Amino acid sequence: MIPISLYIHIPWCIKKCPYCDFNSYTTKTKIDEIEYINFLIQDLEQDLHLINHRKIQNIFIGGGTPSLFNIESIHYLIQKIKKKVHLSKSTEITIEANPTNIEYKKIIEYNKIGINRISLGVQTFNNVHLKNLGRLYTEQDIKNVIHNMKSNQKNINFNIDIMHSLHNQSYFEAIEDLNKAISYNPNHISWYQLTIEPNTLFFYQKLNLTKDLETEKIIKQGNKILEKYGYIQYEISSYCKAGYQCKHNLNYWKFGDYIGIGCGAHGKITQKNKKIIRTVKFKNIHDYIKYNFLKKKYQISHKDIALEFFMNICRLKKKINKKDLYKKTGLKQQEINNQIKKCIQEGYIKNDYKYWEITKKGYQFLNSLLEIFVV
Ligand SMILES: C[S@@+](CC[C@H](N)C(=O)[O-])C[C@H]1O[C@@H](n2cnc3c(N)ncnc32)[C@H](O)[C@@H]1O
Ligand SMILES: C[S@@+](CC[C@H](N)C(=O)[O-])C[C@H]1O[C@@H](n2cnc3c(N)ncnc32)[C@H](O)[C@@H]1O
Ligand code: SF4
Repeated sequence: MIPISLYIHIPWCIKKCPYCDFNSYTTKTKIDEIEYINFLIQDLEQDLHLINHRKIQNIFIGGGTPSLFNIESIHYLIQKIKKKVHLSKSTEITIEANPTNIEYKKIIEYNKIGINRISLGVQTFNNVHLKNLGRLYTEQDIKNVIHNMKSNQKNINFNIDIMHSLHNQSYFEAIEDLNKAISYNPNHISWYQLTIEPNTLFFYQKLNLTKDLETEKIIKQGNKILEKYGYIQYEISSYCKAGYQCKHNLNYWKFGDYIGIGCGAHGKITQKNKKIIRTVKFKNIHDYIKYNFLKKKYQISHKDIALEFFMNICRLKKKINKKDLYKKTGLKQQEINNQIKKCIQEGYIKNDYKYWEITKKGYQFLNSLLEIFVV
């Protein structure tokens, strides 16, 4: 069967960052943590019939800022989940945490309650840029949190999220951020180019963003540095030491299955007959509770499946095993023969007996490649 993971969304933040379009909000009347977790469990129970007793391979607790919740609450959440689904000792359980004073003490408690991967949302180490991004901590706070975390657990498995090409950020500042992240020796670094999303404050502001050519230079140099320090790029923005890919994200890009619970979470679950079901939960907490969590459930239509498969799998820096097409989508190779031929003609894909390989040109013109699969 296709591997399945569990995504849990905790939507609250102290303050909305001006670049963020994830489902997060700062309502003053936050509902009781335990009450929300009990809803999460009911939400999970409602989805369980879709997975038909399959084992959950990994869990990702994301947000929002899940690290705002008390340790006791997160412990309660994990205990409750363990009663509902089967987890093994090797199940990767990630939590997203911000590096502030609030997390300073909590960060050393996570491994005691079964969390074995921490994803720290650093964004930048530069105090001026932290301020511009609306972040509520300084470089010193980041240092304190990471030192505390590392001195309490030697082999802690953690990720650092960094963004580059920020407003008024120079080439040197972008590279300095990356070098600082590397100096803490995390197993994983997510290095994102800042994107300006509609519906965010940044979208309406006049920003001095990095020019495309400069961004290209930053990425080229950054890739060299990351490689030098043993980080393998396995996805457009994801780099890790050997064996430390984020299992949840990797599963997602391999077009694996996942249950999504919590406000605004989405899920994808393949049924025995190869039909692929998508679920979407209500974003707003009041609707989520009032209307029984689930906003929409629909089957991916036959004509969209190839596009969705390639949209995900093409993010990975890896050859595509042709057998995965049928395994993950139920599509036979002949059904996409014409599109593959076109991709080969355009020089986007190289074809060999067992694999399809995205070429340099294919990665460079990914949108054009994907358009070929739009029907
Ligand atoms: C949904 S956020 C949650 C993590 C946590 N609340 C935080 O702020 O660190 C996950 C990651 O997405 C990245 N991200 C969010 N908005 C982005 C944007 N507009 N452009 C690029 N990356 C973004 C950030 O690096 C962030 O750490
Ligand atoms: C952008 S990724 C960052 C991962 C991080 N770089 C790492 O390596 O652990 C995580 C974010 O994606 C979003 N996300 C992931 N899976 C989701 C799902 N099934 N439903 C809704 N949001 C999801 C959440 O906002 C979450 O904070
Ligand atoms: S970036 Fe993180 S802290 Fe900022 S609003 Fe988005 S989820 Fe919340």
